[in-house]
Amino acid sequence: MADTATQKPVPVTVLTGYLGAGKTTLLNRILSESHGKKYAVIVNEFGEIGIDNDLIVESDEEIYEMNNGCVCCTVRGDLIRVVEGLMRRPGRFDGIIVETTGLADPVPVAQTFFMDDDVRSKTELDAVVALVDAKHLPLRLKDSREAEDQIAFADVVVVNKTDLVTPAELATIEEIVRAINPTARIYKTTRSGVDLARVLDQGAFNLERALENDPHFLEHGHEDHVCGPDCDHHHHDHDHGHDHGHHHHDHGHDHHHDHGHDHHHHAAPSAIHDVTVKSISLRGGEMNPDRFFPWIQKITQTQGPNILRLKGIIAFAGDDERYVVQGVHMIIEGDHQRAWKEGEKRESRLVFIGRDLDREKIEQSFLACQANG
Ligand SMILES: Nc1nc2c(ncn2[C@@H]2O[C@H](COP(=O)(O)OP(=O)(O)OP(=O)(O)O)[C@@H](O)[C@H]2O)c(=O)[nH]1
Repeated sequence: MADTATQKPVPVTVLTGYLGAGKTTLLNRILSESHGKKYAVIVNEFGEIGIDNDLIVESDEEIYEMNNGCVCCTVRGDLIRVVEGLMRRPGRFDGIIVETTGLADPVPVAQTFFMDDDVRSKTELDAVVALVDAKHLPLRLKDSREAEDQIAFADVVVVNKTDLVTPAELATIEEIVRAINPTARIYKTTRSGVDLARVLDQGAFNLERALENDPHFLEHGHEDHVCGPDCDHHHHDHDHGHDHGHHHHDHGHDHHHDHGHDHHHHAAPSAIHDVTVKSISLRGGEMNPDRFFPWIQKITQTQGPNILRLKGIIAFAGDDERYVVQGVHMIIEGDHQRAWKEGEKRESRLVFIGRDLDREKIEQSFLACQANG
């Protein structure tokens, strides 16, 4: 029997990056490519109906889902429990990959691997890998501090979607990333096509740098951060003595970069906690493609700026295969994924994540695309 005390700590890779940056695309590559290693995957998603899990390729890996809530607080206990469960089976995994929601702050996720003694002794945070959407980064830096924090905290930054920008734009993006995070290794990719040897088993997480950024990094119960909008953090009775109304988000990202952006670090609290981002989860029956496609085109054209992310699995009447539709702002793509399985409910699910979205109107018009509607 394996002696757990002498087991090498299991490396943990944390995938971060804003909504739609390419995390799942990278995860799918990790799960599909033959590297002879076995990974346990932990995903945390935003939105009421679990779609992310359906977008991950089918593989032999074990996937643990943590729905509803952000890894940063309420789910942190879950994360510890899942990791502890995995650790009870030494030798089964070569590594653990945690995909965080695009709205999560990666700091508390990383902290988890230092907070709990048991987890700490058996795992080793290997690297925090941030995916960046090259096309939308400038926009993100204006409206979301999470996007910036994710880059600031990363050991490896993958600047993805280079196909959507010009070489000059890409060079600017790289400069911006460099200014936010002077030490990260940066790779430029399309379809998250980074060499996996540059992402996994890096031994890159730098505790010293984390402590430099945040002297309280290792302190238990340090939860002074901004949660994702689905997070019920505020409803909990934390006793760590700071006023949640002021989300001053002072976990130490005091990276003094001056790349000339309109930063909102310590601006008015309302600008910091992005409570304006909401998700709308829709469910319907089989859809008529002649109604659905014009509808989704129109909605992404007219509401595009407010749609941070959309993803869905659509059942088209008379179609044997599931159709996956995905979007970030006005860029939308869709493809057949796989055949519907025996006994699988042929329903259509669609999630919008964004600002100022009119749920009722969107829902009604979505349901009007149903084949029998
Ligand atoms: N044009 C282009 N699209 C890409 C690229 N990489 C990923 N995408 C597409 O961008 C969308 C989002 O990719 P995902 O990998 O699902 O992004 P994510 O970060 O996991 O998204 P969330 O889980 O919602 O935060 C999908 O439609 C991808 O097919 C790329 O390099 N270029």
